[in-house]
Amino acid sequence: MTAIEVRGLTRRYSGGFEAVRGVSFDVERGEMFALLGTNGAGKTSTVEVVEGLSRPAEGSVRVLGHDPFAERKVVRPRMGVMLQEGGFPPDLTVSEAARMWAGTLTSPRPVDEALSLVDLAHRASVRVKQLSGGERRRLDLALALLGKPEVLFLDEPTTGLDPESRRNTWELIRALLREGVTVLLTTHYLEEAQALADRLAIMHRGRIVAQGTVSEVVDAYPSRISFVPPPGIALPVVADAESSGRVTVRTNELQSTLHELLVWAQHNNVELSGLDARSASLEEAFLAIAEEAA
Ligand SMILES: Nc1ncnc2c1ncn2[C@@H]1O[C@H](COP(=O)(O)OP(=O)(O)OP(=O)(O)O)[C@@H](O)[C@H]1O
Repeated sequence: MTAIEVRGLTRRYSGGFEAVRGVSFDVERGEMFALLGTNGAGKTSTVEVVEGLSRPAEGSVRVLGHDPFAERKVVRPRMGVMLQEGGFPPDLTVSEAARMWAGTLTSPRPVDEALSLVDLAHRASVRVKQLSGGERRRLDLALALLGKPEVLFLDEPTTGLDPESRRNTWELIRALLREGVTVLLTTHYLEEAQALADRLAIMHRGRIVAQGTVSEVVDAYPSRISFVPPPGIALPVVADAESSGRVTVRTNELQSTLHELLVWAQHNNVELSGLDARSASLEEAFLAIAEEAA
């Protein structure tokens, strides 16, 4: 079932500037969809309309079958929104801030449970202003989860988190997805989108310029095989050489090119030192797409 349906969405700011121009995508229930793009591409402008904070100039948005702007009262209790800056009174303790937020919700989960989910239970009596940047980010996530949302909006959820906290947050998000929560993620961490997202869209100047699963987006870009061959040997494939002696072969047929190389190396008794073969990363595809679009 479709949880979020966006059709031909256009958003204009005063003065007529079109920040979002005819954007369409669907997010199925229990799926994570990542919205990626360079600064100013229109991600936040899009997400705000999906959250029901603003009405589209053109096009339509449905969340759980409802218009999130016109039927905000119905949809809002079923959403969880993690903002870029939570902005809680800094003198409240963590548990006071969470209790205050829970007080605005219809059927919140217990505050202790929400704090445990993000590994902040041991910081419950600490003032918000005394939290580290990463802990504050986790508090923002706990607050977004307090209302047991069916649709969760995550805006840069792991900024400032150390590697272990980032992994723990990823695990938590994966567990939420398994429970059927739908997630709309905006992030500049392409590795995060690659690790978590079922599908993604890349925006540029208000339009979607690439959309699909991670592999659908990445497969259009060449894979790379690199190694250090013995000096002076003629290779059976075209390769770019670096001054270090390492060469890189770019190919759209990774498996067959690698096979050809390995068979050649075996027959000629050549060692391909430091051999590395990989598909394009989402980051490489993103950079190429942004460059093409520009
Ligand atoms: N309130 C506003 N009034 C006028 N223009 C705005 C307003 N908010 C955003 N914009 C413009 O709309 C465009 C899209 O901005 P938006 O914040 O949606 O981009 P983004 O993809 O979220 O960027 P970032 O990655 O930097 O967060 C930008 O050119 C921005 O300057």
